[in-house]
Amino acid sequence: MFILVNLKAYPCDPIEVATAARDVAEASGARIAVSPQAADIARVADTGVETWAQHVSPNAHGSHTGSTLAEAVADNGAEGTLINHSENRLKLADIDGSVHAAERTELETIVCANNPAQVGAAAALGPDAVAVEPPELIGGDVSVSTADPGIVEDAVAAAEAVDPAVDVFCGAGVSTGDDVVAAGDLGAAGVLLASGVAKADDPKAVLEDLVSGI
Ligand SMILES: O=C(CO)COP(=O)(O)O
Repeated sequence: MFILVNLKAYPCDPIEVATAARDVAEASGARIAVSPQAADIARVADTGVETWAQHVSPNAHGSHTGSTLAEAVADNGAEGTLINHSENRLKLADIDGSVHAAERTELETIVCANNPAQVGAAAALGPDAVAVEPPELIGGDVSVSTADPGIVEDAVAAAEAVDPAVDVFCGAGVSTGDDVVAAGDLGAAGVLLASGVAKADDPKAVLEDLVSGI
């Protein structure tokens, strides 16, 4: 199971989380990545933790003020990128463009979706993975794998029907090792989570629990 910690725009210390994630990944052998604000990518990557962008623009170099270029995040140490997160929704053509921009720079891609139908559509765009995150469960205390296990199973089936090579992740409310195990039992290849780590008093202790059942 791959554990991707999305720091969103939470007021946590990205270096504290990155250092903890690096150490827990090294000690456990689990794959853990941290996805900070774009401005923090270089210093997070410098810790040695696997680093992901939260978004890349569909653009290449040119007159595109405010863009976050795939080239820029890759040059600053990112190895992958989220695309179309529930809190940063894109038009279909822009999701396609962002996936191509990421491929151009050899960034791994996870396209986020609200439900299994969107998962199928996202899988058709050829990312490395898709993630189902029910918006109503994001930021809550109950894991998607407990609150709505059917949506994870349906997302896995939807992606499989379109392209069996596309992995499926799930996210929303994930905060414990039991949540990670439950997600894996439903067919997920990994989890996306945010508040469980970013808002924790002791992010390292949460990360140690998250990998405990892998
Ligand atoms: O949106 C998410 C990860 O990208 C999930 O957020 P929470 O873990 O805070 O529910």
